[in-house]
Amino acid sequence: MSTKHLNLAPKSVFKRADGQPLIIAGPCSAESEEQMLATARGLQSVPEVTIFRAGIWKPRTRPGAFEGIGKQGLKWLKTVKEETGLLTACEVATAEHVNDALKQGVDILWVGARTTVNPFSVQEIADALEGVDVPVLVKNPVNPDLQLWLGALERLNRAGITDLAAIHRGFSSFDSRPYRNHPKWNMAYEFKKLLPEIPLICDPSHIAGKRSLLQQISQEALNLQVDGLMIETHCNPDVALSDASQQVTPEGLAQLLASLVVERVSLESTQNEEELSELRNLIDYLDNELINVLARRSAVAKQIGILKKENKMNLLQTGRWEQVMDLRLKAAAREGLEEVFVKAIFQEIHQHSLHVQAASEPTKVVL
Ligand SMILES: C=C(O[C@@H]1C=C(C(=O)O)C=C[C@H]1O)C(=O)O
Repeated sequence: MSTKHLNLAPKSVFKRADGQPLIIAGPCSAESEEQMLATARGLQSVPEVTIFRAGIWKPRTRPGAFEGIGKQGLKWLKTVKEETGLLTACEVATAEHVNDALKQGVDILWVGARTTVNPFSVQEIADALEGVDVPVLVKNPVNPDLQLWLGALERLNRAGITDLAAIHRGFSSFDSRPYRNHPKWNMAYEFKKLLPEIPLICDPSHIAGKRSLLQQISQEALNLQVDGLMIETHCNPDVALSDASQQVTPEGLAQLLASLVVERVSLESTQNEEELSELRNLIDYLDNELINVLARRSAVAKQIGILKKENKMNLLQTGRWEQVMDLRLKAAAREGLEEVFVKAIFQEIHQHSLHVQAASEPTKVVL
């Protein structure tokens, strides 16, 4: 998979000429003209912000929640642009949204995560954009599927959209704690590796789901050298009609941005090259130890599987498994290791144990 077949504009609105991260900010939802203008005016004192975002139509998980102000919000976006000079952006999910947004002069459109999953919807948007010159951002699909993400970018590109970027907003999962949407940083990493020409913007607000995690997630994204951040910002977040707990004030955004470190120099070029190389040798040694231990554990699980089979026992033993997890998490806590990290690893290990045990059963039917 590569983007060589994509026809991309040589210059992108999503890549800053000075190499600094692009900052997109604005409320989760447009609620009123006052709220939009108060937020936009606040953002005028945050010079890093160049694009103002606002949701006009909101796809909500459950019915009954605020589903967006609709078309009239587009007029407010126009006023924001006239008053502040900021570029404006909103989400589109249907051909009608595209036509309405373009009619009101919205500068940038984005395709949401729930739309990216559906090729019919993406195609409808692409068809509505045929012959239009507008930059478009594509959020990752809710499920971690790079092909689906790329497919949406391809559909838009075939319709003639050449200024494209992607937004990493995390992935839905049954247990994504402490996040709202699990970042699965390896997906962002793979995206950058496979599609290096497409700017990647991180959306820490939807990954975090709460203000307290925004700084850490933004920094982790910058460490991955993303091209920008999209951060939900509201003049009065606590009374926001959607996503109240994850939005920050313009002042909060300024503080957050000031706290972030943008590193663009490769470590190899520093004076500590020798020290770095020694430490990497140590990592190589420890990783080999880990592999050895995993292989030995796997062999023991297989032996247990054979015993179970001889005794007609279930492979999954929930009592034992809960005890294993509990003991490992306690041990990890004593070592100062993060619970989410260790839990995820042991969940994988457990799945693998069950897989190895199932594979050790000689009763397989060959089809
Ligand atoms: C290895 C076993 O089988 C399964 C795998 C476990 C593990 O990998 O620790 C624990 C419980 C079982 O669900 C076992 O029963 O002990």
